[in-house]
Amino acid sequence: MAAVQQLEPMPMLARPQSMNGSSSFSKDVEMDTATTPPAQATVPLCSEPQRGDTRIVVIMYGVGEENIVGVFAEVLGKPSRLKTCFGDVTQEDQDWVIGLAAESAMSDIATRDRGLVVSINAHCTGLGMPPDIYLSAQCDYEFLYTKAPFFRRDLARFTSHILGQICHHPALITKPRTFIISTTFPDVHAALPNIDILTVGADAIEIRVDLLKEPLADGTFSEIPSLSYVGEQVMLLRQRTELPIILTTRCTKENGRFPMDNPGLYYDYLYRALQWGVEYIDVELWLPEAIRSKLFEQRGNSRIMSAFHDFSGTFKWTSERAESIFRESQRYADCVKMIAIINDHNENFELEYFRSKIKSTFPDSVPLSAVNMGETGQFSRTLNKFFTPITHPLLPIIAAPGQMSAAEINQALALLGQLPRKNMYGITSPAMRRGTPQAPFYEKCFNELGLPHQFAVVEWQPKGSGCIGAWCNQKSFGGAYFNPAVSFKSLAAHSSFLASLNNGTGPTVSEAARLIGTVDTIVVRPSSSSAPASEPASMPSSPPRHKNGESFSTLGPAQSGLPPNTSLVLDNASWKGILSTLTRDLAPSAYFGCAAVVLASSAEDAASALFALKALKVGKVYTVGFKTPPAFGKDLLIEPFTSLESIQRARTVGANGAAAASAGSSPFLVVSALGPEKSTLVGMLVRLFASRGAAAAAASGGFRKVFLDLADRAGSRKGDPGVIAEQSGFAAYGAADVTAFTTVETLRLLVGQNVPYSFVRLASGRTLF
Ligand SMILES: O=C1C[C@@](O)(C(=O)O)C[C@@H](O)[C@@H]1O
Repeated sequence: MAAVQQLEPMPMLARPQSMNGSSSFSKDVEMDTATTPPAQATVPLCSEPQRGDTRIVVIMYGVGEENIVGVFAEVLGKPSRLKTCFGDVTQEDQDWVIGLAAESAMSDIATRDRGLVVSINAHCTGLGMPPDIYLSAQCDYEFLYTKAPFFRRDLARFTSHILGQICHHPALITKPRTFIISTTFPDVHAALPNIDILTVGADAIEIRVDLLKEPLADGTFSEIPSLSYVGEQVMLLRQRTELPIILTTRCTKENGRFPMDNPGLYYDYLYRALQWGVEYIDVELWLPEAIRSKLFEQRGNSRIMSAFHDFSGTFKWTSERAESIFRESQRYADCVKMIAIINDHNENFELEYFRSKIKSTFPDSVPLSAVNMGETGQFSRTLNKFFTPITHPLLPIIAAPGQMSAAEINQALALLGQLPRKNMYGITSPAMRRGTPQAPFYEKCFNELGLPHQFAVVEWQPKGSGCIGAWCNQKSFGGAYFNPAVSFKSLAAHSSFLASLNNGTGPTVSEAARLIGTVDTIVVRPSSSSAPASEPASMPSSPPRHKNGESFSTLGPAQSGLPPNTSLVLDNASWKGILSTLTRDLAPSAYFGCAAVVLASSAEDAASALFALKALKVGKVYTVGFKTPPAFGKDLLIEPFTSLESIQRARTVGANGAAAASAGSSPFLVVSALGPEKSTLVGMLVRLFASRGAAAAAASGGFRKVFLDLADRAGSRKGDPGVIAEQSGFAAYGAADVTAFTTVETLRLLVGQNVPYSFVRLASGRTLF
């Protein structure tokens, strides 16, 4: 038994032309339907990739910077070519990324066909700041970058966002609780060394532009930071964090430093932030309607947070005015923020009444983030659920009186009985347990987040004290992950407790876990609201005692059973880990329609990767070593390699059956789930699918194909297919990347908290930066 780990007439940003939704996955899984549990689609925590804006991407580049065009093209998965001016770009360039020298693009950028092209001014800050002001004003978007180091991840994120391929907002508004870290640095450089730890628990990061201090040559600071300085600061921040950025220009009347005599100034900064691809801009309600509506119209794939602060001390949540402020705010916003100074603790309850009234009066309205300031208002900061602004001890100052950290809010919630202590488990096999000392990592996360939960690594046994029922069927069960993942059929077969759920039909299983066939996470959820609280559909009110589940876990007795108002969802987080790894340095469109090879010794080993490839709308999958479950065949074109001839054909034929688009060998992506003992075979196939020679690479626009190795190769790099892949011109990713991204997803599922990928890597002993 495992030991317990105790834890305490301005230019317009055109809207995307097409925003096609992705088709949902088939539910037709190859399994015994009699034992198929009810499927419940889980809330998407990271929205699935979309096709987004399909206009021709035109990159304007500075002197000597034409290489950036190829990098954009590679990130988007398209070839590139250079032209002279916008007038030269035609429908025939649809599948290309076009580069125009900034100098010559100026001639006709103002008269470009905005329905045909999306124009991006790519400016290397090393060439001097600001970029050409005419191009900045005229372009749709502006990408500021540094050459050394160059952050491809930043470029992938920028393009995925502006083209609408990845959008965070839908997932954020459905997450039960979200936090925004309000940074207050005069210079973002100071934040960078601690950014991983600063952002633990945050779902978005706010840059307070009015608090930035731009040094001047005479040793003083400019009254307000220039656009040029702000641009570089935003670039720096985005290079180092995956979090959506909220850009704020807080005015002097609302506890900020931006002067109020010229509202046009706010427009200039906020519009430029949209061009920089910032995910959210904070637009104060006092700004003239013309400015607010214009920004709303021009926001493209960014989102607007309307902001209202009242420091007078006379604001009343119960007043008519409060409601009319909300009504006005939501007109030009995707979310509304209302914040006031109060004098009496009871006003926190008035705010709660206001919150519920808004919900019932405007049921379809945008989400509201509303808190009170000062110590008296702190209670409201624990009750607000959407985008609660937080601070961190490592920040130089708090952004507003009474601000609390994520840890303080969680501790307060725990004290108030709103965040009860739960027992969480890492359920593992003896072999994996030795290899992955996960308990200290979870301990670190829970500590950092001020969560009261306890965590233990335990070993799964089909019967007795190590059986699933022993861990799950307890009052304070808070969820578990499995490492390695287990087949849910075998889970259900071995656990009379799981089989008894949902009135004997078995546990609820997410769509991903159902299709993939394996479970790596058990999530505890409140029962669906449709079920009466006293009579939950999923759980008998007094759980039956199971002959092999009556045991004590290492975290306490299991006798009390799951509370009646909760249900268990069996889920799979690993496919999201694969998806995040593949889209870290490339936009999703790099994979749309491409051909991939998946190597595995069983369908079970390949399934998470196949699910991720479906989400990425891959065109064709060649398989080696396993038989694909029929359900995957519905949305993916699958072809098993049966002979050398079939491999040879795949090397020369594109995903759609036409001759491969480039002289390089199709397919574009190779994913291997084969163990270290099959390294030689994997290495051989990787070589086979490498782009053939410099000429081929040049013809394919210098494309780097992608290799993902899902095998854990603990230490030994001998015969490592990842190394062979890199030598053969692939961008290679390994199990450590997938594990870290999967852990991020697991933490979101288990404790609803966002822990950055870089923190996970850091905590496991490796830094990425
Ligand atoms: O609007 C807000 C909320 C805030 O004022 C607070 O009260 O926590 C802090 C600001 O940085 C942020 O822009």
